[in-house]
Amino acid sequence: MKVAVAGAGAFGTALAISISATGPVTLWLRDAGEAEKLDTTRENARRLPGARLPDSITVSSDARALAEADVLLLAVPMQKLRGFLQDHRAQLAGRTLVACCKGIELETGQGPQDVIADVLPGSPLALLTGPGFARDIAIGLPTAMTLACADAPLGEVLQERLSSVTLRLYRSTDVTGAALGGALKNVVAIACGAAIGAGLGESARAALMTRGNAEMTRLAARRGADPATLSGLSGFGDLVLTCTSEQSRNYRLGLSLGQGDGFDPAVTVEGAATARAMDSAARAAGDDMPITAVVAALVENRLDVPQAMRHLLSRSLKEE
Ligand SMILES: NC(=O)c1ccc[n+]([C@@H]2O[C@H](COP(=O)([O-])OP(=O)(O)OC[C@H]3O[C@@H](n4cnc5c(N)ncnc54)[C@H](O)[C@@H]3O)[C@@H](O)[C@H]2O)c1
Ligand SMILES: O=P(O)(O)OC[C@H](O)CO
Repeated sequence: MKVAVAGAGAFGTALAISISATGPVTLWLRDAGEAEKLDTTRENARRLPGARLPDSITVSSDARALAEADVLLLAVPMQKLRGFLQDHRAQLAGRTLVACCKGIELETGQGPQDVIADVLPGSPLALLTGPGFARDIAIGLPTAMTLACADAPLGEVLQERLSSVTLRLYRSTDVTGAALGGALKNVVAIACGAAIGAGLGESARAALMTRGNAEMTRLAARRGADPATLSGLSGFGDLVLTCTSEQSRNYRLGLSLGQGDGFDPAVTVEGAATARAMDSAARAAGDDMPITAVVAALVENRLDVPQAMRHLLSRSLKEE
């Protein structure tokens, strides 16, 4: 089975390194100059400095490399996924597509699995999600993530090929639940970072994580997911990691909001657009998503952190 990773950011590079331990893999990036540099130096100095690319990784910017793969891992940011699929529709047709991005498309409110189905209907697809920082995966620290695929036999094949001795993949057929867990944990991480950054304390963070988890589970169940998925790696697991580590870009954006500092707009922070997309969708559907609503307001500068927290605390008292 020929495997390629599309997108040589932090995660795509880390996945290629991990998968190359058990077989050859192609790492595809769109920029020919960057590809040549990566191939020569064998290091992604910009996105993943210090991690060496093993010889079993072929670096390419040739679109034919996409067409030659049986399985393609899509490691581009969520808001870029549709454009990537549209640009390479011909090469991607018939491939098994594994979305590795976490988020909701701002324009449509769709998750990665829906965007793939929209652009390339009928493509076999899966989702790779769950708690795992690119650097940890690249340097071979023990990591467990979720491979979600509605087609159970295909899920088993992908689980087997993409796992390694240090990256342990668990299988699920609940693609909706896995996608929503991965998308929404980033929103809660922004809220947690904001609380810590503003000096509101660890108790506030614990409250946000727990009520965030309730919000994620409620929404996912309403969309047909199994609530148990949200208690697994792709939900609770990733929520814990992202809400407690300064390695997380979503958490760091929250910290800077709480501290009143600026944040580099070039950094990939999926939770910002996802909060806005989910807030609109929740309002339209009449879903109650208070944490998502305040994060959307924070990233749009409609509220500051003290106002956001006052808003959450002044809601009517309820049963847990
Ligand atoms: N970094 C992590 O630890 C990590 C872990 C798990 C999941 N993810 C998810 O992986 C996705 C990508 O994150 P990342 O950390 O690799 O981001 P990144 O910012 O490091 O890299 C994104 C890469 O995508 C490329 N790209 C953007 N648009 C493209 C296009 N149209 N065609 C081809 N390439 C394009 C960029 O050039 C860049 O190299 C996100 O959804 C993120 O949530 C990241
Ligand atoms: O850096 P973040 O916030 O995008 O988080 C990376 C991964 O999603 C953690 O599982």
